[in-house]
Amino acid sequence: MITEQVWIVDDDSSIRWVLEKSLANAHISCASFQNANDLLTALDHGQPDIIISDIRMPNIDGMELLKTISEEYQHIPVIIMTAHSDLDSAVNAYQGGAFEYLPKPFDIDDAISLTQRALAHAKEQSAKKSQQDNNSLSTGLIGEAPAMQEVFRAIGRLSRSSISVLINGESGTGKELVAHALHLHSPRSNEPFIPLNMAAIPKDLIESELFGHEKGAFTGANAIRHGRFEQAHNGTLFLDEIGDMPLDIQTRLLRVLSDGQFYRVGGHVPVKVDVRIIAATHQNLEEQVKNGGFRDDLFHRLNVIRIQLPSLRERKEDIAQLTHHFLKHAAIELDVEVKTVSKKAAEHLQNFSWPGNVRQLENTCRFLTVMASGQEILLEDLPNELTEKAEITTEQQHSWQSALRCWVDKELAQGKTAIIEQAQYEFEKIMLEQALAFTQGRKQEAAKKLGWGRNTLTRKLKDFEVSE
Ligand SMILES: Nc1ncnc2c1ncn2[C@@H]1O[C@H](COP(=O)(O)OP(=O)(O)OP(=O)(O)O)[C@@H](O)[C@H]1O
Repeated sequence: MITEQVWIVDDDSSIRWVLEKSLANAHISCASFQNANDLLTALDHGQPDIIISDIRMPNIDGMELLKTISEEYQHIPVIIMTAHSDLDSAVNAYQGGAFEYLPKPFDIDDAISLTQRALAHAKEQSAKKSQQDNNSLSTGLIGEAPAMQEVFRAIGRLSRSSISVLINGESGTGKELVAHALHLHSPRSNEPFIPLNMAAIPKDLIESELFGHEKGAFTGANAIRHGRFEQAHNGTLFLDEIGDMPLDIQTRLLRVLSDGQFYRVGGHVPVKVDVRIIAATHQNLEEQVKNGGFRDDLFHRLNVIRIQLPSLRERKEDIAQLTHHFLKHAAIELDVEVKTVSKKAAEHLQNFSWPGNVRQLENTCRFLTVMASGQEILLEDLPNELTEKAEITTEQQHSWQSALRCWVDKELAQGKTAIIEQAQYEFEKIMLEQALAFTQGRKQEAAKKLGWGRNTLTRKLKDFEVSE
């Protein structure tokens, strides 16, 4: 029985020799094999904490070995060694479940530190195993679509880190669910996950909500209050709708992130915290930075890793599964039998544009569980907002009015305000550009075609910065 912590497999004896020596120097016990077959046989009698494997080997190669390990010994992390020319294989290695890859030729120190990290990870994993069995994939995230698979991969890749993540996506796409999944699959999974929605709190309360307050800090502060930062200590603070955070709070947040401490409102003693920040927004933060609504330095601090969630209409292939999932949930919630969906109704759900994304589908399923009269959901059972929209799509598919309708729905679903202003700007700009193009730049003629006076046209040209 082989009891060494690290098993190395490589057909190149010099690589085995270098690794053996360096690991021994770092007081890490290891055993090496010249082919994957020998390693697999040894696995019948004992198990290492981690495996380091080459990719190109005769007979069973590294990828095949990785596949077997990830199927039968998922708990053993594998480090795959690859040459740069094999980058594709390396990317596949991640998808196949490898722990990390080590580009060849490697630096000894890098190899050792990677091995140490993998060993620490393996130890942590086994300590958490029983707890993880309960919540490992109980994140409830459904998604077969490639864009969702990408999200799951990101969650997997980030599972060892406490790095800041910025999640982008329309309202109802599952940003909070993904943030929670990131937390559950992180070294902080046993610590608190505290969500806070910036858009849902009145602006003047945000500060004390986040940082708490001392007794007597302001009228009505009758007792000391621990803010969300303190509650999230050692865990994760999920800041939803971060784009709505007032500028002065952004400044405070930035300071906590760099100092690791803050003062409660009205307090003089610093409170130390270790909090991972996951932020989310449906807005374009880069735009906000440009127009001064969001601090550039805070943006860069939060935007270390970006996860983009697809809208539901961009992952139509998931609609059927999600529908079934939500119908089942609603049935349990309401203690009734699960409804099925007729072919026509299913087609309709599939083709709908879902401006409110997964949340809207979830609500629709709840509605249908209560309102549909039969066991099977028919087209007629679907709520009006779904069918009216569909009529527009089929009847006026190519009209600009229907495109405008969709745009309005989308903006409203994303919680935007004052949208007429933006629409009007775009509308007039497009009219002007097209008229100028039609008259080959003759302004007076364009003004006439549009029904504007010459002065109006000149003013608009300036407003829109249209090149003449
Ligand atoms: N992939 C998914 N699988 C299963 N349920 C999902 C999925 N995505 C979202 N949901 C469900 O849809 C609802 C909305 O998700 P969530 O609150 O995470 O969205 P959000 O993007 O944070 O929305 P908002 O920006 O409006 O806060 C939740 O009930 C969530 O459980």
